[in-house]
Amino acid sequence: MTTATDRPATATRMLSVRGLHKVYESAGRPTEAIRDLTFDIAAGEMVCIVGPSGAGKTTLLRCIAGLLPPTGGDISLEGRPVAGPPKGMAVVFQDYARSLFPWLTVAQNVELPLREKKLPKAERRRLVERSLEAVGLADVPRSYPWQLSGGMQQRVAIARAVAYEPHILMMDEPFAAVDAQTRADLEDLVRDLWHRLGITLLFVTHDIDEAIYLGRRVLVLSGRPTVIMEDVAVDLPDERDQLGTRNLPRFGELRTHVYELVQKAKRGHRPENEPAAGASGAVGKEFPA
Ligand SMILES: Nc1ncnc2c1ncn2[C@@H]1O[C@H](COP(=O)(O)OP(=O)(O)OP(=O)(O)O)[C@@H](O)[C@H]1O
Repeated sequence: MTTATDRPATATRMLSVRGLHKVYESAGRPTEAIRDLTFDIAAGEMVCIVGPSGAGKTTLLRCIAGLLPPTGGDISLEGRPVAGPPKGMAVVFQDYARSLFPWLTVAQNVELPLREKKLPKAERRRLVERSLEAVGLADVPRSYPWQLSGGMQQRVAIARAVAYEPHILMMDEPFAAVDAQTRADLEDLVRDLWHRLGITLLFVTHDIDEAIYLGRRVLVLSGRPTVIMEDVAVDLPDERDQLGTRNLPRFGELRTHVYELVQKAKRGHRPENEPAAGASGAVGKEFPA
């Protein structure tokens, strides 16, 4: 039986989250957003996170990105504790319109973090050209973001993250604001980049189908205060395509399983209150090799 916790012993650990706890204090009232999250992500993995609204997905990403101090627990990236924005990380947010600078061209937007990295001009130009090429925007470097469609703007944001050559790329509901067809194209773009660049990817989404289509694992979160409901192994073939993969019987089984977990989470079920259910990720039968 394939389970999400069956990691190859040799896999290098990229991200380690141990006992993460986060309580917000606002107007003297504490809000316990995250109770206890513990998981690892190996180098080169693609992991998706789903959970009910308000489960603390953005809070988790912000803690990992060093933008928010945890109340308790430890986060380390490539073996080093995260105490501020780590160097080898890039983040793509949902709101591309606010993450791009409207007064800068596409190429200048992509180049900006490379300037902050203090890379020489020739190297910056090479990385900008290569990443725009990779996202299919090689022909619009001198356009301004507001001259592009929403999907194209999100491609610029992805190109900017990729040009930075991160070891880990985190995406927080990056396709929530684009139409369904563009979304499918961007999903395939992300999988293609992940394959070609060998980066580690952590992807937050509300869309269960998207999580299964993209991920090798899906971490399903409980409602607040958050713990992990289940770490689901996506034992689908690595070659994926929008029609074939989504029509596989195994895709349907995984979708049903994750959907039921999220529904249970919404109804307030928590793993600590459930009878022991066997190994995490033990979803139906194993996919035939
Ligand atoms: N700055 C803050 N101050 C107080 N409470 C906060 C703050 N930010 C988030 N919260 C609370 O923490 C909980 C988790 O919020 P978070 O935005 O991380 O959830 P989410 O899973 O990303 O939500 P969604 O799926 O709706 O985007 C929510 O109850 C939210 O109201």
